[in-house]
This record gives sequence, C-alpha cells and structure tokens, in this order.
Amino acid sequence: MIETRQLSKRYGDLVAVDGISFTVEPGQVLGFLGPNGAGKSTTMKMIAGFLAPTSGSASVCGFDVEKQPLEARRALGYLPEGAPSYGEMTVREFLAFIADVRALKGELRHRRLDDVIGRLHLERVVEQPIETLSKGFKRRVGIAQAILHDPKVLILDEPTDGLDPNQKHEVRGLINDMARDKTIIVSTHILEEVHAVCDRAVIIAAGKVLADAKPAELEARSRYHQAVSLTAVDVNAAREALARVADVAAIEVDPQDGRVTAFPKPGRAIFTEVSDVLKAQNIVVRELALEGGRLDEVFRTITGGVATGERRTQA
Ligand SMILES: Nc1ncnc2c1ncn2[C@@H]1O[C@H](COP(=O)(O)OP(=O)(O)OP(=O)(O)O)[C@@H](O)[C@H]1O
Repeated sequence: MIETRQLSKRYGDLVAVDGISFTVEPGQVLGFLGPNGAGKSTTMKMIAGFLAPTSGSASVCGFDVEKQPLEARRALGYLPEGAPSYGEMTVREFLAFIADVRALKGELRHRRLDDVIGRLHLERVVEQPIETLSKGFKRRVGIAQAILHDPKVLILDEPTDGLDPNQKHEVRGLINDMARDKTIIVSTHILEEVHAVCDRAVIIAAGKVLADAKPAELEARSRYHQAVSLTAVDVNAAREALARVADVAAIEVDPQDGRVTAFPKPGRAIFTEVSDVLKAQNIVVRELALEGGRLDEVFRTITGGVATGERRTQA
C-alpha cells in the first residue's frame, strides 16, 4: 500500500507539490497524470525516498519513508525519469550492482537476474555499456532494476517514454501482469495508457490533485459521453436527420474528416433514436458509434485553467 498525507515540496517560492493526499491499495494501478511541470516526478521522488518533503508524509507498506527509510525502500522499486545512471557499466554489470545493493544472493539472485533480463528482452544487449543503448533499451534496463527484487510496491515515472509502439504494448502487458500482487503508481502523458493499465487516475496540476477517479468515471465527465458519431455519404442529409431527434442537444461536423457528432441533452440516451431516424430517412452511414467519452478532452478541461505562473506563493 502507498499513502501520502498532505505531501508538499517547495523550491524557493515555487510550490511544486501542494498538499497531495491519496492512498493506493494492493492490486491497484494508479495512473498519475498532469501537464508538464505539474509535480508528478517530484511527488514520486518523495514517495520513493529520493527527495525530502517540505511538509506532509508518505508511507510504503506502512513504513514512513522518512522515519523508516530502509524498510520503505526495501518494499519498493522505483523507475526514475530518464536513463539509468552509471552509463559506462554494461547492462549485466549494472543489474549485478543493483542485485548487490538489494542484497540478493545465491540461487535467488540468479533467478531474479534471469527473470528480469528475460522479461525485458535484454538478452541481446547484456554485455553492452548502458550509454550505448537506444532510448527504449535504456528504459527497459531502468524497469529491470526497479523490479529486480520483486518489490510489493512499484513507482514508475513514465515507464513507456521512448519506447516504440510494440515495446509500449509489451511494457503495459508487463505492468498488468505485475498488478495482481503489487501496488503500482505509473505517471504518464499518454492518455491511452490510462485505459490500458490503470484502474484509477489521479490528475494533478500546479502541484494539487484536481481529480481522483476511475478512467470510466472521468470519461463520463466528457461532453462526448453518450454522444453518437457517424460518417455518412451525404453529411448534410445526416445532419438534418439528426436534428429531428428530440433528445439531441447539439450537432457538430468535424471540418477535417466530415464526422458528424450528435450530443444528447443531459442524462438522455440517443443511440436508438438516431439509428432509427437514419434508417427511416434512408441515410447511408459508413460507421455509427456510441462514444464512451474522451479522456483527452476531460484532461484539458480539468487542467486547462491552471497556469504554471499561478503557483508562486505570495511574497
Ligand atoms: N530541483 C528543482 N529545483 C527547482 N525547481 C524544481 C526542481 N525540480 C523540479 N522543479 C520544478 O517543480 C515543478 C514540478 O516539476 P516536476 O518535474 O515534478 O513536474 P512533472 O509533472 O513531473 O513534469 P514533466 O511531466 O514535465 O516531467 C516544475 O515547475 C519544475 O520546474
């Protein structure tokens, strides 16, 4: 379990993290989202014990990261942003070094090293210095060191940054596999990742929590939630037909691709009426879809009003 209580960090007069409180239970993957500079990495560094909070506290598996740092660190794996340090070491030397730090010995040490090298597909590069690896491989080495001691808690700062689409897919699969018996926080800029791996999302901006909800709950806040979109041969005819549906509040046509979207009145469902009216009017539709909601739009709406300059404390 991970718990933060009014966690805060100030750099001079900049409040980078401003009283963040949340709890993540075992088996949960929490997506940590926010625009650049929102305070995600700073929060994760404080939970991982790499940065002392200005005020507030964090605990990992019940151990306070400041008062019981050894126990807390033992229970957690941390993937910092960027590439692993010690770039001159080969992958094998680096992972052996981490195994020493984690006091892994004997058979268990061999098993864990083999496991992470296999899981992250590092076989081909184990004898290569880290600084000579591609960004994607460096990221995978970072993930390998984070999970080497099979910790109960994982803090992953943008784990898929720099990976190609196949590697992203693999790492998301790996996170899903590990989620069963771990507590995981994943920071990301990629909203599709929230769908792929997270069962809860915390959105922060200017160091404050602005939303804490399941991805589906966030999508339900989108104006696209329960909207019906379609592509039609005759866009104007489709538009006119949709205007006849009583519960349609607004119709928009995307100027780029001609996609027509009908938005329902609050709390109304329009899919059946829309498809009935299209049929009745003999409108040829190429595609008809019920929208779940768009996380990118919700993200923009939630975070849009907070500018970085607003976070300076009053002198
Ligand atoms: N060592 C530092 N000294 C001064 N300011 C810092 C320091 N580290 C971070 N900051 C500032 O704190 C704020 C939060 O930074 P942080 O890296 O936590 O954001 P983030 O949400 O992780 O951003 P990104 O998505 O770009 O990685 C930013 O304004 C950043 O410039």
